[in-house]
Amino acid sequence: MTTNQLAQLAQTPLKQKDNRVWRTYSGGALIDHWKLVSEEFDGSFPEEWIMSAIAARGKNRPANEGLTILNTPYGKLELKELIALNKELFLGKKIAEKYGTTGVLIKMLDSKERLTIQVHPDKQYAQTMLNSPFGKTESWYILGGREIDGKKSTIYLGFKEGVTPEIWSELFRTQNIEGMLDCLHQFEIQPGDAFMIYGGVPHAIGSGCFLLEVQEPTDYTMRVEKITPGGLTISDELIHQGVGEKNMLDCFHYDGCSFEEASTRWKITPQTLESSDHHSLKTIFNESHTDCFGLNELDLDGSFELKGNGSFFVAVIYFGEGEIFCGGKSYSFSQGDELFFSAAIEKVIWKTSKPSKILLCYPPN
Ligand SMILES: O=P(O)(O)OC[C@H]1O[C@](O)(CO)[C@@H](O)[C@@H]1O
Repeated sequence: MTTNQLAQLAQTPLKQKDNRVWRTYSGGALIDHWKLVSEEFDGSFPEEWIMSAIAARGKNRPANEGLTILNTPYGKLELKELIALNKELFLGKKIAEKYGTTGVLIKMLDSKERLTIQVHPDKQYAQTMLNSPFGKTESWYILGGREIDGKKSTIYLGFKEGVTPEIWSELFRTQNIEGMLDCLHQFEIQPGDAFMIYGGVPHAIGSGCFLLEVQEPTDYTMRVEKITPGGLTISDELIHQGVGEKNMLDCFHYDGCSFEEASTRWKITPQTLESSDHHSLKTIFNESHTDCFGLNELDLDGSFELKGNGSFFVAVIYFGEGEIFCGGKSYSFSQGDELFFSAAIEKVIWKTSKPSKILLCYPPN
């Protein structure tokens, strides 16, 4: 690609191809619904990975599963390949120098069944046990959901008071699933709720949850259930990611608390940054919660100028449609689009033809 073509590419919003990923739980119909696919289907691909520069970790799965492919004016290109063309141009100087990769992973997730009880590494554990610069602190922004078998959508998050490593490892040894669920706080959820799930904090997304997840870019999940609620047997590798069961149990932070304290620690109240009669810009996750990523929501019925901040960002169109003006050209957007905006883009003007909800995802600080 010539220098001119590269510069042009860096001024173009780049749309990714659909990117569904195999998981151990079933779901996905609400992702089809969001993507306006005519046949909505629950199966083994309940997640859409967005702007992923990492592959998923699954047993006997294709090596490149999870990697984002972008549609560009010069043909299809993996996001990883795009970045490699010029890290500073596409990621921004700060991210290019500090991480050399995007530093963030975004997902849409729709659970028909409860996910296994699990935990992800914090940065220190990731570094020492898995030799990874990233852990898997994550965040959930609830967009919707559905009742499954008459049950309301809930999530499990954080140990209750009094759960010790001894109690937890005995429940794991005996595979006492009800006992383990009983050790966790359970939250009923509604669209608009937001939660931070820091590395080390046990959790399980319940059945009937539809959410946007912004997270550190790894696929390290430590699980304490050897058989999923749907009856799938989990291989040892996916239980402990190669570190062994004892080390897997050390990934949990045993600092249980009351339900009130759990809500204070992990339930986030979105804040309005600015609003008018035709727009509102809210911050959901920001540096007061984590330095790993950020999420804003733009609700728009009209036009809005969004300034770049020297790093790339990603827009997920939850609903609506309209036009984007940037780099001297205009592009259309509509529900289901996932768009990469390079660091080189200094401003983007959004002009809607239908009221739109645009989720703006940001890389680490
Ligand atoms: O248990 P599975 O199928 O690997 O799914 C793990 C999923 O759980 C999450 O961490 C959400 O808790 C997702 O990021 C991840 O893809």
